[in-house]
Amino acid sequence: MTSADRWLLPDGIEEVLPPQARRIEQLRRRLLDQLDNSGYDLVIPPALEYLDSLLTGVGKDLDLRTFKVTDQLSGRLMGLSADTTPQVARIDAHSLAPEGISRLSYCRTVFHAKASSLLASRTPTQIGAELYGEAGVGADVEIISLMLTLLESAGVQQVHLDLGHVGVFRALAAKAGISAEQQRELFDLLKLKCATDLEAWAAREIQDAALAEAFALLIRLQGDRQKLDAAISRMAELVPETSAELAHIQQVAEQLALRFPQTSLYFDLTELRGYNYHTGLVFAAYIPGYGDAIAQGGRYDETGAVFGRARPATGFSADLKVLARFGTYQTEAKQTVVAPNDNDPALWQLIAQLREQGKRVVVPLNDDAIRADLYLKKLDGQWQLVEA
Ligand SMILES: N[C@@H](Cc1c[nH]c[nH+]1)C(=O)O
Repeated sequence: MTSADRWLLPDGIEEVLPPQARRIEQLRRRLLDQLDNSGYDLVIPPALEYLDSLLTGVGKDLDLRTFKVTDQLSGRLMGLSADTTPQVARIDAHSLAPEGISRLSYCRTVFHAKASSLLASRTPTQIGAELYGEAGVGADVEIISLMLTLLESAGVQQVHLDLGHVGVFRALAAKAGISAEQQRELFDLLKLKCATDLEAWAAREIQDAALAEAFALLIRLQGDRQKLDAAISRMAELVPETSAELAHIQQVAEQLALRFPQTSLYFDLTELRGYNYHTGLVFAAYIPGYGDAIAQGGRYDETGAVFGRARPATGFSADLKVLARFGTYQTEAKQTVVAPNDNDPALWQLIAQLREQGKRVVVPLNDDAIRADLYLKKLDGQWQLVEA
């Protein structure tokens, strides 16, 4: 290793320097306050756990994304948390196990053995909220509203919200009785969003004409929600098992449109989210100039079951560092007070007081080139603040 190599950081792992680190920290405080003010209690799940507990019921994607290490104490395999949501589901189901509804929030670093995209960090600072115990439209509207409010608070503009529903895909798959292998193929085709390939797949793999049409129609169910009424009615007609899901997504969209008239709302029934734990309504917020979702989430009603308590669940997450990069929120400006290097206790008391009040007070050392906005000076026997 040359001395230059010693400074090399692994791909997708970055250090955050001033002033960006301060910006991120200020945003973290602001958003956590918002979550607290909205009734969400902060939890801090462990960064490292036994792999079995970490990956129970979460599917392959998260397994591939998890860094694994051996615990020298027990010899067991442990994993670094790659997503806080399943851990919070366990906290709700097992550690807290409350009656009725619970609202929980979090903000901490997660670790990705494999980045979620070319753009993404492998150590995102995941901030989010999860709501348990309510299956109705109201819970989805609350969580998405909270997500949009947080984006607004971070100064993220021109947000475009995509709404999807994993239940529609699941209803079609169940009715057609397709194999896990076929589901995977279909998942990949839907991700590519190529209509002709999907139609060819449906014609080849699905015997029933109505179901084949329904599969092919999935890809047309993306775009401006007002223009999709006809396609949605057709889907419900072809496969009546999807009508409750389609009505759910429409009701959520109607309420959000009233609350957030400035946010563009789209439907995208091909959006099935990366992690396999989602079971119902899913959503993602996008902005111009960033190819990934800036915040995303959805319903995952079955995750708690593996911890002994199935609960309706919905939530969202975002990477705080990405929000800080794209948000135009203002950070609080601070004046720097320069104090002399003097051991007078009255001076030290005043310095402590000023710092307590939130002022930045620096006592320069020999070669310091600190730029002062104010000085602490002794005038008429009293320490006083004077303009630089
Ligand atoms: N944790 C999920 C989003 C989510 C939160 N709650 C439910 N889904 C993600 O990072 O994609």
